[in-house]
Amino acid sequence: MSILITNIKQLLQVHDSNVTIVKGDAMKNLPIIENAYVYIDHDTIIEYGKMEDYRPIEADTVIDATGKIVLPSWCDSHTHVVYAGDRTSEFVDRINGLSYAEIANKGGGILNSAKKLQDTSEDDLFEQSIKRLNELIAMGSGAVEIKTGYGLTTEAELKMLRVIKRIKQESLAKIIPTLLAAHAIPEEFKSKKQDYIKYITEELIPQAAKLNITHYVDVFCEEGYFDIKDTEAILEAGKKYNLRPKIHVNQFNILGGIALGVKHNALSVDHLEELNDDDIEALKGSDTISVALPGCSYFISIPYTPARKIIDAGLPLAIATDYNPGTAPSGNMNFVVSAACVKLKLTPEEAINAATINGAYAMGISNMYGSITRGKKANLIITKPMNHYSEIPYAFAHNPIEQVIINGQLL
Ligand SMILES: N=CN[C@@H](CCC(=O)O)C(=O)O
Ligand SMILES: [Zn+2]
Repeated sequence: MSILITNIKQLLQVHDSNVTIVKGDAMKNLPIIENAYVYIDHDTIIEYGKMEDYRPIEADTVIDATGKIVLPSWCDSHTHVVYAGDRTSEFVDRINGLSYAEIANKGGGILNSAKKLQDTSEDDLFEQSIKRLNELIAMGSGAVEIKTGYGLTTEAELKMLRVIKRIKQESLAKIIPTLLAAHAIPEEFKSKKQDYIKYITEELIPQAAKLNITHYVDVFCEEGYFDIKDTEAILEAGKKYNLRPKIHVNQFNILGGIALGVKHNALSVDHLEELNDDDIEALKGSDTISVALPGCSYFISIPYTPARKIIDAGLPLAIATDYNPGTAPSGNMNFVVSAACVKLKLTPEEAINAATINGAYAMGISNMYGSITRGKKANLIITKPMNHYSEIPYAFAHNPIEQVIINGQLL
């Protein structure tokens, strides 16, 4: 099955050589070809160029993209798409004045989602989750990280991993599973947290690793959840099974989790709504990428990640949805790209870099995803007609997408 797209108004994120990350000032540069074509065969990008250089190519499907933009699919590197039910009542509680911490303290929050997930059958969980994922794909996401973390027991975490594995097998999208081994402390362990850490490190992680589904381990390093010492113990347990950290840090408080993540060669440190100069220094010279989640800041009214500080320090940044029932019940990367411009003060070029090539880097897949490069996977967005790609973030909450191609298939 081959697809030829011709007369593309602007073909974005075109790299002849295989770039895998863009950092600092380089994020301002979004390479484009005006009036372009792209040819894909099966699941691979084969050729592209200017229409003036185009020589007829036989293809099974030809799409005339006159007036439209084509770009790599969004790479959403931080989601919790697998969950049960919803938390609408907490949303209403928050409108009525309760904070995230107050809701969690009265049994809401992650514990609420864990209870729901434990009471949901594996098949039901799969059905609820794949439906959400398909909505994300229709909104332009072609590679999606999915975390566990709403299990809190080994049994429920393994159930989540099996559901993610099934999604990975059935979906055309690229799925990157992450074991969120330490997300919250269950009620029965409240006064004996060390016993729970022991349970995570000696039982949950070894059993989860045995399934061989994930290469990443995550911890919610935060006051009232897992402190630096706990986080380090969990990262070290993960390391024994070759699980690389991708961690939740600095969402509400600065505990030193960023330096800890860098010390353990984390692939990404995510959230960073709170950030100080020491955190920035710790990130310099590392292979760790920062991931901002503006949908979470929007939804629970917390500060936005100071993304300018990160990029202006020469560092790379990715943006992701954090799609979850508590702090970001939306998996719409188009909104995230817009919020990155409006609230994080990224230029459209920086935001598109953050949502494509850098998002792919934050999942460890940027050698095959996140740019229009010969040999990379054919995951593409074709927009509705527009004058310039800046209309994607400009027309916020509109759907800019007309068609998506995932793994070489037109959906
Ligand atoms: N902060 C930790 N985890 C999720 C929210 C979890 C929840 O409230 O269900 C997040 O990334 O925001
Ligand atoms: Zn999260």
